[in-house]
Amino acid sequence: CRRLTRKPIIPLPPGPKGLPLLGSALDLPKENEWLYYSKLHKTYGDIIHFNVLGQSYLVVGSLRIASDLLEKRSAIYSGRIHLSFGGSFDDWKRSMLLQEGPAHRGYRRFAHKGLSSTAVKQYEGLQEREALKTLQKLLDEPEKFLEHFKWNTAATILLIAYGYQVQCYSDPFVLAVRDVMDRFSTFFAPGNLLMDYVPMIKYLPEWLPGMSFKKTVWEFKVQADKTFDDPYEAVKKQMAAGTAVPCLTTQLLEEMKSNEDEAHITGMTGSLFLAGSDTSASALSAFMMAMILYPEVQKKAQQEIDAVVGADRLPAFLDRNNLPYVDALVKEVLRWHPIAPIGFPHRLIEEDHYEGYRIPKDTLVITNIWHMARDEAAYGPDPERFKPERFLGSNAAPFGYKTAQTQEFGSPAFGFGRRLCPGQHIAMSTLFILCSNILATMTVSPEVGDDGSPILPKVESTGGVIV
Ligand code: HEM
Repeated sequence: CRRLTRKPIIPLPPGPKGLPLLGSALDLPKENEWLYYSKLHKTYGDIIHFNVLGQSYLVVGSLRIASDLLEKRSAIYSGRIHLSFGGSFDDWKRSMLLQEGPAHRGYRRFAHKGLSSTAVKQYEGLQEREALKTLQKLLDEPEKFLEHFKWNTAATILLIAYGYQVQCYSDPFVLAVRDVMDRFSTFFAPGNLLMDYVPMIKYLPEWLPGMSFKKTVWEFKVQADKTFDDPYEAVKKQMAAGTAVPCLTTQLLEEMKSNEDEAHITGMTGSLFLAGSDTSASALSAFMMAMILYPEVQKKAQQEIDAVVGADRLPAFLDRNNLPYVDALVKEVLRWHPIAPIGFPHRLIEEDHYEGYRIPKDTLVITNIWHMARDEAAYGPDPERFKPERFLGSNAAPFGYKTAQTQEFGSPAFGFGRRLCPGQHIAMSTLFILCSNILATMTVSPEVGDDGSPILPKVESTGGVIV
């Protein structure tokens, strides 16, 4: 009789069982996790569950499942990981990336004001001018291309958020954000989060062997606070003196209703500055790689620009709709080499059931964007090949399942649901204007060895959240 009334046990999604207590802790790689998860997808399918020291993880490897869970059920799949780093990080939640609940909604509302698809049109003139400066820098010192891209993206976001014009490479705001982002990318790799699973670590002093990371976390917080506060305080001073340049911060401060709003404004603009500086620069470096390895694609894009824009002026935003091959090329850069290959984990805030499986409350959901972007049913055969044609005419990928993201940008590179990247439109504009201007004025080619033969670069990624 008891057997008849007992609730059926709903299984967890398939996945590696790992060791007792440790779970899969020892299997997780420190770098290129997306390749490891892709291997697991081959064995277990597009939804994988495992645990690390009791923390439940779900890895999603298909657009369909990502849309079902992170878009259609976004009300419960939009939490974030609670980072503690052994207690050192508990009080630091200023970044939009880590915010949850009403504070997160406040940040997103403000971000939408400045970065929606309509709002970003006001920055097109500014982006065209910044692109010109970058072209000059590329001509002067081509080997430092990544530096020039980082300068461009940081300068653009500083102008948009704070009306601040960067003057030199050693600009204090740019140096500070560079430092924070370098630390951030290595910090948040899943392998480094293990310390949060050992509660006792919280009570150990930083001078003990093995505890030096606590000092590193503290230094990170000090630097990160500077990137949030310094440019913001500068704008406030300029407003008081009547010299402020109109920008997102001045707009939001003028509309501000309460003191709470002010914390949201600093948090949101600081988050844009942090998240907007290295990301598009990284995508631009993937563009350079693609142009070196696929000269026939480069030539085709240049022919399109020559035919549409001519040789007397540079491509501008008014040409965007008439350059479908360049548009497809930019989408292919984000598909071919997603710069955030596993996004940033979403936290499930209550238990859920999906396709006969139980997904426990507080599961961290990892989106294997890299794997989704290699789905042949969506993007056609030979996914490692750089091929803008995937996004052209009746072939416009994804052929299979469409998420809100893939309908607009072709690939899931900007993430999902309520955590979708708020900088997506500005990033697409940056990529369009820089890629089209570079293609119109120069040819990207490989280094040449002493014997005159080209030295082709290997397609490899650095580790971290943004690669
Ligand atoms: C090619 C460029 C970029 C790519 C591929 C990219 C990708 C992403 C991804 C995958 C996420 C996580 C989404 C999720 O959790 O589902 C994200 C979040 C975020 N991105 Fe971007 N991003 C780019 C550029 C930018 C820019 C230029 C900005 C700012 C102007 C920006 C601001 C942010 C912020 C603030 C978040 C956190 C959103 C939240 O948690 O609510 N990103 N981005």
